[in-house]
Amino acid sequence: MDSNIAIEARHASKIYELRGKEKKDEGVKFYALKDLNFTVQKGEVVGILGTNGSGKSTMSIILAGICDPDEGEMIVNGSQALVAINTGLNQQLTGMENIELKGALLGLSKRRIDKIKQGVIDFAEIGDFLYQPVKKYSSGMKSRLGFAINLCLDPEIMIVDEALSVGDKGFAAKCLEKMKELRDQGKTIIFISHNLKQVRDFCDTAMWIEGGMLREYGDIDEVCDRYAEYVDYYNGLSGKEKKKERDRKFARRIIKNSKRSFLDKVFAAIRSR
Ligand SMILES: Nc1ncnc2c1ncn2[C@@H]1O[C@H](COP(=O)(O)OP(=O)(O)OP(=O)(O)O)[C@@H](O)[C@H]1O
Repeated sequence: MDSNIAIEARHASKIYELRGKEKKDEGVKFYALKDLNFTVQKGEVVGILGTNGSGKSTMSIILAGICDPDEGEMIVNGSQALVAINTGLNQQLTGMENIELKGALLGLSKRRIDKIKQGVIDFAEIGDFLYQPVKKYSSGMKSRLGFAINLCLDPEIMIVDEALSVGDKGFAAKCLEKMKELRDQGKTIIFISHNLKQVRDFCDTAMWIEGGMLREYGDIDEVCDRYAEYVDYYNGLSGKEKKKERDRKFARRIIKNSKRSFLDKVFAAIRSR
């Protein structure tokens, strides 16, 4: 792979299964992500846009190496860290123990782990809560800890999935400042957010994923404008029309299998609306 490339998706797809309504019903397999093809350059700051359920978080966990695509490839060239709400933190362990666990899993030296601990104490500003089990944290505190740990790991590729949407505005602003520093250092950043203004202000390019498929990828303002138009259009629909739009998108993701009678029922249900 070209050394200037940070991420390359080649026909990458992720398949999930939904259970039927009744236990006896067969499940439905569908594409959470379908045939993604794109290249992210090193040092690029990409905003990921898409309405609810479009596949953004699925992409973030694949990029972070938490799971693999079921079809195709997602090649990531560099160390990566994912900051997401609740992801990667063990609820039973304290904040400090979480740092030790993460460090041990990554094979870091005790010295490096101690450095990370100090960094987290300074950045997260959650005081003695670092010695409490994470299950006792508020969502904002979890976000602070998760962000601080991943930041201190100094990854080459930082993936931020809605992590700034919880907690207080002051901390979100501090994280954005820190991310700007990383951007200026030439790190690759993948920024997933429903906050279009933040994405517009912070990113160089935007990727719009809709219904599991890559709809647009390119200039930040152009993609944000078209995404905003789509969101306005969708919000202007009646409740019934919105459901029809969601069903239409979902039907395109279902993996057709003639043996699945439940699937036929799904299609019939969608057609009958
Ligand atoms: N573990 C799972 N098993 C089955 N389906 C899943 C699983 N995780 C996610 N999904 C489904 O996959 C699709 C994509 O989900 P994903 O969380 O990636 O969307 P998203 O764009 O991040 O949504 P949001 O903006 O609401 O957070 C959705 O239909 C979701 O219900």
